[in-house]
Amino acid sequence: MRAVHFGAGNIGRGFIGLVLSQAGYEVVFSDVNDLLVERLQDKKAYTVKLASEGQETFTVTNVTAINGKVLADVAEAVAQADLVTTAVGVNILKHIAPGIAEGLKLRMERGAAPLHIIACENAIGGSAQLKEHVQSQLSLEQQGKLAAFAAFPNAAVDRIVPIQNNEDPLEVIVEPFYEWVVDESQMIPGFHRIEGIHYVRELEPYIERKLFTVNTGHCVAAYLGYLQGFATIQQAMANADIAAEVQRVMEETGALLHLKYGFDKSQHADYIHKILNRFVNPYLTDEVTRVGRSPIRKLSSNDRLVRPAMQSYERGMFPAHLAGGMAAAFLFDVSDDPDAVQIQADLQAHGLAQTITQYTTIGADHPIHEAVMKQYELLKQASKA
Ligand SMILES: NC(=O)c1ccc[n+]([C@@H]2O[C@H](COP(=O)([O-])OP(=O)(O)OC[C@H]3O[C@@H](n4cnc5c(N)ncnc54)[C@H](O)[C@@H]3O)[C@@H](O)[C@H]2O)c1
Ligand SMILES: O=P(O)(O)OC[C@@H](O)[C@@H](O)[C@H](O)[C@H](O)CO
Repeated sequence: MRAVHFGAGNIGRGFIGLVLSQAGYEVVFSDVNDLLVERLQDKKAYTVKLASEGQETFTVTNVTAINGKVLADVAEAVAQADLVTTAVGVNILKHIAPGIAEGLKLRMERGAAPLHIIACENAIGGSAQLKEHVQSQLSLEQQGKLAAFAAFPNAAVDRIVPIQNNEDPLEVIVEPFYEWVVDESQMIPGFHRIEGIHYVRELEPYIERKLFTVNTGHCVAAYLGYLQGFATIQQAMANADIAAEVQRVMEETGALLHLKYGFDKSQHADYIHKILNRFVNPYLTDEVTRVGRSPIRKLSSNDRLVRPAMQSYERGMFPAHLAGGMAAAFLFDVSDDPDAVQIQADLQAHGLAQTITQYTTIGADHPIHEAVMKQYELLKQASKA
């Protein structure tokens, strides 16, 4: 069995590659980082170390890589794959779609078996988004055949993998916790169940619970931490005010998740408690610039701040802490983050009110917009003090 995994980065090597290799797959990474590709081709193995007292270490074997810039190689790898997974970033999915589409065309010509393609990104409907990009590369006739040749089940993945600074560039240090949930209702016959994946018939509660708790809390820790001059999430969470605000924002989304899906309150409180402990793991060093990265994506209407805020408001709750998180995101002024640079340029050019609407789609007359404006000014003053 061979899996082609797009993105040999932190989550690709530290989570998906590890699980697939342990499940008996040969893992072929496709990446555009030449050094990473050459190193994987040369070593055919790498190490994953747990960020815990025992530092348990796994050697991931039976791996190799192809260069994602060579379309013909990507297409051939997809044509020969038994499974395709991705962890490249949701905004990169459109760039890997042409190679996947070419591979699927080869499979159609060759009458190959149906292929499952699972996007493991932090996004609602990541695989569905990838499917749309792939479809746009196919003729109408090929689009008509697609359902018989490929399925794109959505997924939720959870494991904190910081940016790595190890001597061995292939080694990855990861937190012990992991969760990989896949929507089995979107699968077609021929899928081999993989140990380590939790299959569910309805993914939305899982992806929203994960994105609105882990990722909402995480980005609030990052944005508030950044404003107070902390370099890492661990340092930010050691500040009692930031830790309390992170907990409050998770409780705010928790109230929504309880109303929307009926999650048990005490079980959800345990879930939050565990996540807060994961954020303070002393064996991890996770930079606020990684966790806050791509604020345009994080401020978009379907992501971890605006989506739960609007859903809470629609259900009669006022998401004051999510509004504070959005305000802090607009103050994330990191010069090597292109999204942050763009937001700061728009704030300068168009002012706060228009920029909030531009990125969040929340109209200027909406009470949440007003709350973001107020919180922005308060946070700005406090960060100058
Ligand atoms: N790191 C985490 O804690 C974590 C946890 C859960 C989910 N995720 C999600 O996983 C995805 C990847 O995150 P990451 O932290 O591993 O990022 P990363 O930057 O470490 O890895 C992304 C990899 O994709 C590669 N890439 C970029 N363009 C490509 C292309 N066209 N073809 C093939 N490869 C390409 C990059 O070179 C890089 O190696 C994101 O969607 C992220 O939200 C991350
Ligand atoms: O990857 P992003 O940019 O969507 O979010 C940053 C972090 O919150 C994220 O990578 C978490 O570490 C991860 O989602 C934990 O499962």
